[in-house]
Amino acid sequence: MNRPDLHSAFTKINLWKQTQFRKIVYLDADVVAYRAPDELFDIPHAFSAAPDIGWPDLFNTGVMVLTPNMGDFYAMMAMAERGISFDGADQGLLNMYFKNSYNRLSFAYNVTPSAHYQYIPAYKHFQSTINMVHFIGSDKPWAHGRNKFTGTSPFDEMVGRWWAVYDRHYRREATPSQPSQSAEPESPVPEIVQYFVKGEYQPKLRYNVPVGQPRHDQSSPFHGQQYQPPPPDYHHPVQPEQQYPAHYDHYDPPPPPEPQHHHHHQHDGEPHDQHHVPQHHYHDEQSQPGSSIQDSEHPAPTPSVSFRSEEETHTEAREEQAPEHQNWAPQAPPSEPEHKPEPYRPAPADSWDAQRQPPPSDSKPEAFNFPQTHYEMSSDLDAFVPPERYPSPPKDMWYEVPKEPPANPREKPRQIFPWESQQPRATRVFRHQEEPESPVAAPSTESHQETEPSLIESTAGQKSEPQTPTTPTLHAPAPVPWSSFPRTNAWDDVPEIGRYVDAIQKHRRGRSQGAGAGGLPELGEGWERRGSRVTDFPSEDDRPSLPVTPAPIRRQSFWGGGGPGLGLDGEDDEGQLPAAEGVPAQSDWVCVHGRWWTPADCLCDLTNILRYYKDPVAQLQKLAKQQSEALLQRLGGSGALGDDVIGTEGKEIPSRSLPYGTEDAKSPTYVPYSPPVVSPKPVKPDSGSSSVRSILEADHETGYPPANPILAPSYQGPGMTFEKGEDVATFETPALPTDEDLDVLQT
Ligand SMILES: O=c1ccn([C@@H]2O[C@H](COP(=O)(O)OP(=O)(O)O[C@H]3O[C@H](CO)[C@@H](O)[C@H](O)[C@H]3O)[C@@H](O)[C@H]2O)c(=O)[nH]1
Ligand SMILES: [Mn+2]
Repeated sequence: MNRPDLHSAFTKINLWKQTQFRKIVYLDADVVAYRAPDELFDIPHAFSAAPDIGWPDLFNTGVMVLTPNMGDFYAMMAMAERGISFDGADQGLLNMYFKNSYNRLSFAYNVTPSAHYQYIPAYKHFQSTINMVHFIGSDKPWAHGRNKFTGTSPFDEMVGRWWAVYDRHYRREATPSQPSQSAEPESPVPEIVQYFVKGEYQPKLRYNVPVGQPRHDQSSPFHGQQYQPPPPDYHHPVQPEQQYPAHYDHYDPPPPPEPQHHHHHQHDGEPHDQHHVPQHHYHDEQSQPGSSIQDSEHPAPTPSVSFRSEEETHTEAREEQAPEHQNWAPQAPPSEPEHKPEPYRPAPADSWDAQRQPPPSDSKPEAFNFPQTHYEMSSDLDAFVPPERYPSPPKDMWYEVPKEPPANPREKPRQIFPWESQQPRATRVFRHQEEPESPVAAPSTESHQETEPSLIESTAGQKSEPQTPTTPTLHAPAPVPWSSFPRTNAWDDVPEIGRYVDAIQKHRRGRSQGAGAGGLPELGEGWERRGSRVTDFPSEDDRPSLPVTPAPIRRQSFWGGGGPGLGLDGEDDEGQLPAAEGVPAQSDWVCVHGRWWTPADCLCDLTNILRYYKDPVAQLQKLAKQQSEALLQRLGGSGALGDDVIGTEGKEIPSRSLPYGTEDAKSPTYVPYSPPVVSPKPVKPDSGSSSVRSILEADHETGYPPANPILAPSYQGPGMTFEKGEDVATFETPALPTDEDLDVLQT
């Protein structure tokens, strides 16, 4: 606010420390009371104040009713030390501290003058109710003298009330008087008040005490001090370092001026301020030339106190007209006389050459506005006394959890985004969202649960001991007619494509010398290429990407039954979750090589065999044999096929070394892994292509594949991992599901 005079306003915080009082009614020093507001002491609230006229949401801190307590005191001290105040003074701080808890007093307890257009009618209407008037701002009544506001405006009237109070207590007799020798001394008037009231200070007349003599006026702040000439009127231009005459009893007079007899006789047109030495004139309207104790013609030895002649007073008065509203604010120093040697003046800021000149005098310091915090080690030897109470926390800083759940949790949330209106219907439904009329209701799983345990189910904890893996487990409970899968592509018969592919193949063959690196496989002996259908032979990249997340499998909760929302309600609540559209039913998935495959993938492999082997059946038999042998090898068998061997081992745990100490540890979600490749029954050589057909042609009644298909999803053989030139199935230890897989599976 550019009001350095408010530097001590933070001392108002000390009010809260005055706990010897039950209640304090605080008034600013610029408040004049029209009547004694005693009733304020009866306010029960801890803190009351009246609205501020500048911003009525705020309260003005010139009139406050408060209950002292150390908790508020310490809290506000902490804020003050951290510089928390939006106006840099107490009003900003107190408004932040009592923001939500102050009790509003009537404006009649803190009427602040205003020029607002509504103010005058309101003033006229309410003036009889005014309890106290507060002269906010720098226009204090005492800054202007008693003759300044003598009109009839509200402000004039209020200023008049102030002067009435002043005169009752502080007005001095107009005529100089000798110190009373009578038995009843007149009540002394503390002159310090007059000193700060413009036009009221008359030092020399009341106390006829020679300079340098001790004073004996008990009421005077100068009591017992050596009498010193008082400082100039406070409204006199002062140097910045003199602007807070806080220690007026230690006031050091300015250096004595040179004897300046010529000063009062400037009739020669000489500049007034020639040979200017700081002069301090004590303007006394009542003083009569020649009647003062120190005549200007006979200057006192030291210090010199001179009184102005009438003529000079007028001159001075003219000079003083500009600083009409001067208060204690810093003033610019008197302008330098012209003839004085020019002090060095650096270049103005805009043309400053930093390499040659010092910074311009009017430049601001760098980082001028940086906040400054000064820390000091505490030298306080007293033990810390905690405050009686700390400020209560703000009342609205937590989230109130609704006591009642929302009326209908299944209710669709309110639409927020525009596209929600055309939202496609979700096809994957979770247990507790299931709607009876859901078109994607879970297919019944009764049948295949009663038959063999599927590999998937074997991971469900309940059936963690896999049954004898005797048969290929190509469950296909979903009534998907396998024959409906297309085996050709629409573009297979487009001759242009055929020619194009041929050309590419020739080109590649020429380049890669049949290495097959990235190219299409050469069809060597034993292969019959049926046209140039590139799609007959999908490469890894060409194959449609597999859905990677099978539908969630049902598993028993680790905690024994799930809570609501988990969809794991325990044993009785059977039923599979419906799968999303386009994703095969969960029982159709098989895990091979740690990846999940669908029957369609298997079929794709099988189709390849049928297409590219001259004798697919023989090839299938060969593969089956290889796999059997591989399995037997793995089981430690001799390689002979036999039912006695099959099934002795159900668990397949990779022979990987586990970290030390974890050998026996099992995760609660651990599920023994069952190898996907189970022992296929040897295909009878004469069964021929009918066996193959039996795989491919589903039972038309049930939609299921034949109960005992020959071929497992034999991904050990040519298939998804097929590479050209590879016709021997290599056994691969299936890896345990990775953590990521488990995460997916457990969700
Ligand atoms: O050197 C000083 C200056 C101020 N005060 C006290 O502090 C009060 C506030 O100063 P004042 O000049 O009255 O301020 P206002 O012009 O009234 O300014 C407003 O802003 C101030 C700072 O926030 C608040 O203290 C006031 O209540 C509010 O009315 C004064 O009344 C005095 O009681 C001193 O004691 N010594
Ligand atoms: Mn004030």
